[in-house]
Amino acid sequence: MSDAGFHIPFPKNEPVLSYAPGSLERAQLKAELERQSNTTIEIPLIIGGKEIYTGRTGKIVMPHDHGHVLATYHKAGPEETKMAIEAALEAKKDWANMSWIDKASIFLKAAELLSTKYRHLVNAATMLGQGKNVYQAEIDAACESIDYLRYNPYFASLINQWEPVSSSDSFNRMDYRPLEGFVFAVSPFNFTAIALNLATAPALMGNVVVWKPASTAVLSNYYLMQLYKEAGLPDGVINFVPGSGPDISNVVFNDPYFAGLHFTGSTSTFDGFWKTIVEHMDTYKTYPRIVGETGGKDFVVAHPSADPKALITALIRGAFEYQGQKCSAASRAYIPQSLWKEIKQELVDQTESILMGDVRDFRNFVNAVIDEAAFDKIMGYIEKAKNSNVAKIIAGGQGDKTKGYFIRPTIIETQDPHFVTMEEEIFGPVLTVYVYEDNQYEEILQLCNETSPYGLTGSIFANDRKAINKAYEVLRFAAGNFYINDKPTGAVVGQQPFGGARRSGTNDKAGSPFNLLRWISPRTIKENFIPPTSWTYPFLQEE
Ligand SMILES: NC(=O)c1ccc[n+]([C@@H]2O[C@H](COP(=O)([O-])OP(=O)(O)OC[C@H]3O[C@@H](n4cnc5c(N)ncnc54)[C@H](O)[C@@H]3O)[C@@H](O)[C@H]2O)c1
Ligand SMILES: N[C@@H](CCC=O)C(=O)O
Repeated sequence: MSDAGFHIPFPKNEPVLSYAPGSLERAQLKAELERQSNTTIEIPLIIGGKEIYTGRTGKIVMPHDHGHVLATYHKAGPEETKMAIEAALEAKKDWANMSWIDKASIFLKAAELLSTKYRHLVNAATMLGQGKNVYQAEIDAACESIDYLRYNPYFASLINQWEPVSSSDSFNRMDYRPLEGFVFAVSPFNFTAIALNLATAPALMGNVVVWKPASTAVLSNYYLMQLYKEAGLPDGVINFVPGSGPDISNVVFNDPYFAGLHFTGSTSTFDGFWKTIVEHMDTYKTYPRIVGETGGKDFVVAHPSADPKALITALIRGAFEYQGQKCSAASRAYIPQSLWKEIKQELVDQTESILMGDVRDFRNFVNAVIDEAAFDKIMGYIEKAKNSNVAKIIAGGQGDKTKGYFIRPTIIETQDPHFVTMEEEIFGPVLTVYVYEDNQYEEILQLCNETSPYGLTGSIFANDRKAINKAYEVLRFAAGNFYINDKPTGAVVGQQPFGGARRSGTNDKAGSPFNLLRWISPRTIKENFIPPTSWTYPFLQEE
């Protein structure tokens, strides 16, 4: 049922708490960090509301102290995945027919619970399990999650209000049906909020979900399941199945009721999914919706008129916040010679002064990268720069995985605009700078546009309006989120709908009505008040 006419007011973004010394929230969060650090919990699958312990387990450790186990989680296999699909389809019988206002109310309640009772629990789990500092956890696990939970019901109300034209003899209306089947949500490790949105956005639109979280994010993601339950989400609407990706996806992609994929993660994983779905197309009852937000190689282009201090700050925050593990992270910068002379030393000095360490010490701006595979991959790129004669490391470059997966924020200066670290996604604290002649600004914009296969985020720094407009024009398809005099990270729900095209995904803009539209399959209903009783046309009659 559409329940058109009911309106949800435009929400406000959740305020970001400061955690300043002496604040209540700081004391409460510190206590929660202490509590979680001194407990090891066991995390089951949650299928149809039931906790399932398979006995096949994995461990959640602290990235900054990988000997410290925070939780043991149970893994789903093919059998449990089938159970999750069955539980979802069973739950769908009621959920799909429930008024959208009731569904919205559940998620709005979840927003309030996350803003209050669950805030420190989910923030602390994100800090300890995913290696975020307090600010990075707060803007993600608390604020962005709450914003999704408040804005999506508002966007759903906009969609549900739209009705077609009716006339005096017929009544036309829309039935905003969910997809026929279930949605498979597959989430990345790096944003608790993204994991939340991938499962809840389709659910809000009446769908049921089989959700596979990333193994390294299972701790915070499990607490989200508790949040949904307390908010009143019926059992089986979202089913939580951590485990080995292929074990789960092989069952899902072979199921006739697979109706949609809501994915965020790497381009290569998404490519593999898309190909498998195409191979199984004959199996499905309906064409599945495929929504995927993937990798990036995000740029900062500076014009000679740029503000030097603002540029340095944007490079440091854009490249090194959360250890560069954001799809939006600044990872290649094009800087004019004149400006480079002015900022280079300051950029290096500020980068070297960054404190790194345990997330529980709030002075640390950077922490550890997520796991050993990430550490090795990132250090591999740093090694390539060390061994190159067209690239030089000017800051950082050191890594140590003895206790935690620590990599110093690293800046590479290269003379080759196609050096490997200018083109490939590294997903770590590594920024590569290419310095250009001041009079080559337009050529550099072209080079930037053509250098990488991705099209996610990018920034232009300039005070000259013509230079800004030129970048706006040349880089039109280079970024789905384009920033003027700002870092390329930190999109806020309701303010900068997020996503990119090219090899960065389907650009369905998380946190917007565009995304929600992918999770409905509308039915148009015409009711004729006075049906005709003769099939002839007037012109068939004789003069
Ligand atoms: N564009 C965006 O909005 C956005 C946002 C966040 C992260 N990302 C991207 O995500 C990547 C980092 O996240 P990640 O390391 O978690 O990505 P990933 O692709 O390794 O994993 C993403 C999810 O897919 C699962 N997975 C991987 N292979 C699978 C398989 N064969 N079958 C089933 N599931 C499988 C993983 O377990 C995880 O849950 C980066 O490339 C980053 O740019 C993009
Ligand atoms: N939405 C986040 C990026 C998410 C990807 O990892 C940002 O805008 O920085």
